Amino acid sequence: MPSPRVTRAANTGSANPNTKFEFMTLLTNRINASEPNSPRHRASDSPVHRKDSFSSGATSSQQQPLPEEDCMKLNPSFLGIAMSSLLAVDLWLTKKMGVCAKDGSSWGTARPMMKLIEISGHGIPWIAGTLYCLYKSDSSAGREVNLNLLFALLLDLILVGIVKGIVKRRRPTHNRMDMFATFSVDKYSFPSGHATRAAMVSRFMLKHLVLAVPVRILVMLWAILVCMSRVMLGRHNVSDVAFGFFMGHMQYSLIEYLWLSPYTLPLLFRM
Ligand SMILES: CC(C)=CCC/C(C)=C/CC/C(C)=C/CC/C(C)=C/COP(=O)(O)O
Repeated sequence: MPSPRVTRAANTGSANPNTKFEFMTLLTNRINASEPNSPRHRASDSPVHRKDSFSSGATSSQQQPLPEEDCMKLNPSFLGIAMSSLLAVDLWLTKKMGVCAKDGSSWGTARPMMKLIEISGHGIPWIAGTLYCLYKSDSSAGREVNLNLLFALLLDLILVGIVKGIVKRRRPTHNRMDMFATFSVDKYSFPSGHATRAAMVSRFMLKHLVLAVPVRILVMLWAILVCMSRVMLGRHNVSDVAFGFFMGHMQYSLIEYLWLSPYTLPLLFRM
């Protein structure tokens, strides 16, 4: 490799012509000797490249572009850099926000409260509650809404389980695995099942239940709290929760699309 001083001199054109010639000779020898069949070698053989590199003599070194392959090797792709940066921010934020991850953490005293919020977004109370409401509902509209909510909750369990099983992202290292009633895939963290459920159920309730404005606000606050508690308890990375929230919204749209109507329900029960 030429020294940086020689390279700079060659680029600025301020060194004597011999120095520039030596730099180009070194570069050319290295290309020719190392990878005779490489694209770089072939590029240097092409008439266009030869014209740029050599025929214009020592003065052409100022305009000489770097071979494209060198740029590719030295600089990772823009997408690669963007993804690594996002991941770094994600991990940094996750660590910073995990203030209830342990009893001795800065907000450790709020941990029992966060665990209550965690249970409020768990699958078991939601499925049990919906089954109870379905059993108790005495109108066809009530039965329809409850049955679709049950369908949504079960679909959520299946879809989250599939994505967790595919992605297999480990939970943050500062998480204590002391969660109530988990499946085997729940050792994985992407996406957050609580976040998908909170987003989906809150949208469902806002759309299908007649609620007073303060209750609607409470429902939204609950969904946000459930999502935040996942990161604060150290259960999830920020990106797991953000994607989970998005996925929950998509799941709700899917449920709206697949909505089980009073016309399809009798068919289901007859099967
Ligand atoms: C309640 C009744 C009558 C039936 C229950 C049906 C059943 C087996 C439901 C499973 C519920 C369950 C264990 C859900 C997992 C919830 C959980 C721990 C998700 C992980 O959330 P995350 O945010 O940490 O990804």
